[in-house]
Amino acid sequence: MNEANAFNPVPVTILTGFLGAGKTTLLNRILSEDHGHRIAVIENEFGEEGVDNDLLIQGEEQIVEMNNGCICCTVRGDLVRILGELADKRTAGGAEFDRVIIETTGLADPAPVAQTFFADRNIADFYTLDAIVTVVDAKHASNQLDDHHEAQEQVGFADRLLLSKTDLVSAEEVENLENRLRAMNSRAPIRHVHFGSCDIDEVLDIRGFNLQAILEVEPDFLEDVTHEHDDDISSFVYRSDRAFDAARIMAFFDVMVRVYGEDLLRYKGILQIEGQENRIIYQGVHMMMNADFGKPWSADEKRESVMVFIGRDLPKQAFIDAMDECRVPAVA
Ligand SMILES: Nc1nc2c(ncn2[C@@H]2O[C@H](COP(=O)(O)OP(=O)(O)OP(=O)(O)O)[C@@H](O)[C@H]2O)c(=O)[nH]1
Repeated sequence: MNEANAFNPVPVTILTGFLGAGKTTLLNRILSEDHGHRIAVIENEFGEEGVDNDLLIQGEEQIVEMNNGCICCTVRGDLVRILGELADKRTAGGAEFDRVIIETTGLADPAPVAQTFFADRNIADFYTLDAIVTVVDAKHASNQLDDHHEAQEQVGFADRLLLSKTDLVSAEEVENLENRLRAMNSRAPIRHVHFGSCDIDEVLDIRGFNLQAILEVEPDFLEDVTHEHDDDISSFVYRSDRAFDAARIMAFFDVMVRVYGEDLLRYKGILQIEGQENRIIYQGVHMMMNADFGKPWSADEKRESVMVFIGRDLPKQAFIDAMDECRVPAVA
């Protein structure tokens, strides 16, 4: 393995995109492909609880989770620390990776994350920012871009735009969206990705990040940016160790998306369903939801359902009470 230093730094890709755009799907695809790259992944999630680790296929890679806040504001110090620790481990021979992917939360502004690679001397010496790659959800992007400045920042800062879920919309909608994206960011080539499938060369080693170009668009880039999230968005977690009745919980989700679909930006979790030996992964964005089989529960582990909801003014207690009602009766 080459020694990383200022002349041979480790390339870093910032993978961003609004809530539910398809970042984890793409990352899973990359991690499961035989491309010869050794990748360390840093994962950040919005909300108090992370479920992405369970959604990510674990291989040989180094995967570090950051769950206690959003990477672009409260946990930037954590990012510097984690990058430093990974660098030390690699130098000491304890970690074999030749590149890093940082998956940000769907609400992250990529600018402060990118700044880390210029602001901190030790980080700047060891790593180089290869590119900001933004996944754009073809089904939901136009509303997200209208409503959320985070979605606009993610497009504006991208060195590459990957359009997901084009299977869910018409060719005309794709074309209109591409025109809008080009008007917002003419620097970034646009590619399509279908359930994370795309050429790895479109994501890694694209040497897309150009500080000069960014400074032209955003002269204050290297200043400390103050940054705020849309404050009407919040998250909460439901958890229970009692299994759900399949029919009842699915009926609840049906009603939930019909009534709250507009305000439900993202929901995802692992469910324990009675009579089911596998975890059920249930997730969605607005009204589009899907369920899938996850890993089987092992005999010695505590079975627990954990579900994260991110949305606008969601009635937390009503959701929790309704989900409680969908559980099988407690054993006396
Ligand atoms: N139809 C369709 N669905 C997709 C595609 N890519 C991803 N999805 C689905 O979109 C949902 C969200 O995908 P994720 O990869 O978890 O999205 P994410 O950006 O990691 O989500 P957060 O980290 O929660 O912001 C999942 O149900 C995926 O199966 C695609 O190309 N087409």
